[in-house]
Amino acid sequence: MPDSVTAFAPLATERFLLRPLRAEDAAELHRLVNDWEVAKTLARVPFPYPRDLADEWIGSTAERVAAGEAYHLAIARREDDVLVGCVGLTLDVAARSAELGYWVGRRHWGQGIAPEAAGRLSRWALANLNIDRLTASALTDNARSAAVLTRIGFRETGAGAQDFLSRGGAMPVRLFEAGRADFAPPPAAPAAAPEAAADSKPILLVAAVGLIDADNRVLLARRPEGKPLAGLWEFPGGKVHPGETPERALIRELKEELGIDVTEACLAPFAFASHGYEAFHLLMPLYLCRRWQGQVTAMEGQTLAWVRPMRLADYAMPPADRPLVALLRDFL
Ligand SMILES: Nc1nc2c([nH]c(=O)n2[C@@H]2O[C@H](COP(=O)(O)OP(=O)(O)OP(=O)(O)O)[C@@H](O)[C@H]2O)c(=O)[nH]1
Repeated sequence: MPDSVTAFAPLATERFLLRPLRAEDAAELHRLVNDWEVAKTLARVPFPYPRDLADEWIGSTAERVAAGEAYHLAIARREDDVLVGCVGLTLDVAARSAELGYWVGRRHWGQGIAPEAAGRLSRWALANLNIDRLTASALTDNARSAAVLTRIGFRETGAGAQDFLSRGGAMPVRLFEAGRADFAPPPAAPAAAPEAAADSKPILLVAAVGLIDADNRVLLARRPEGKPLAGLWEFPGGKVHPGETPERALIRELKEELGIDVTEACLAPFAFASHGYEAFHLLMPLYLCRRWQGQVTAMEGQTLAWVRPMRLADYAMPPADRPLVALLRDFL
C-alpha cells in the first residue's frame, strides 16, 4: 500500500509551506527553539538546546520521512521561505494513529500560524496515511495550545502525565483526539424530496463499479483531502444526476475520473449498499466491469490501487462498503 511518501511534496497553506527541514534551517531553528518560552511547552526538547542538536534533529527527520515513520516539517513563509516554526506527526502504525506536535517561534506568535499549519497537516494525514485517528496533548498550563487543537477540530478526551525533557520530569497534560469526522466538511446531501417526512433523511443514489483487471484485481480509489471521508478507499463512481440512469452516471464518472470508456453492456449489476449516514441515506448499486477502452488514469490526481480480493480488507473503506467487500471477496 502507498503508505509512505519518500519524496515529500510540500503542503501549502494560505501563508506558509510545510516542507521538509533542510540543513540550512539549523541556525534559525536553534535560535527559535532555544527559548525557554517555547522549549518549556515541548516534551522532547531539552533546554538549553545545544546548537548541534539542531543539525542532528534535521538529519533524522529526513530519514524518518523516507521511512514513513514521522513527518516533522518546517513551517516556512511562502514569500521568503523564512522558518517560523515546526509541525510534525509521529506514526503508530499498529494503532493506525499519529501524534501531532507543533511549535512557533516567539517572535511569530499571535498570527494564527499554529492552527493554520497543524490543521493542514492533520487533514493531509487523514487523507494520505493509513491512519484513522490523530492524537495530541497540551500541558495543563498551556491554554493557548489547547485552544489551537480545539480550533482545528480536536476533541478533549481526558488528562494524563507526560515526561518533559525541558522540565526535567513528568508534567500533567490534557489529551486530545481527532478522526475523519472531526475534520470533514459537512457531507454533501441532496435536497430532501418534497414527499419525505420532516424527520427522514434524503436518499442519495450513487452508482459504483468494481473494475476487475486480467489478474482478477479490483480497482480502489482513495478519497482526496477536502472531501467527506477523505483518505478512505472506495469503488469508483459517483452521484446519479437527475434524469440519469445509474449506468449512464457510471459511464460519465468513469470517463471523468479514470479516462476510460465503458459501455452499458459491460456493466453487470452485482449487489447494492443501503446505509444510513448522518445527513443522508446512501443507496448504492455496485456493478462489476471487466472490459473497458483506454488506460485507467487518475484524471483527478486521486491515488489508485489494484487490489487482490484477499487484500481488500487491508484498505479502510466507508462503512457502507463493508458488506460489499465481503460479497466481492467471496465472488472473485
Ligand atoms: N463512489 C463511491 N462513493 C461511495 C462509496 N461508498 C460510500 O459510502 N460512498 C459515498 O457516496 C457518495 C459519493 O458521492 P460522490 O463521490 O459523487 O461525491 P462526493 O461526496 O465525493 O463529492 P462531489 O459531489 O464533490 O464529487 C459520498 O458520500 C461517498 O462517501 C464507494 O465505494 N464509491
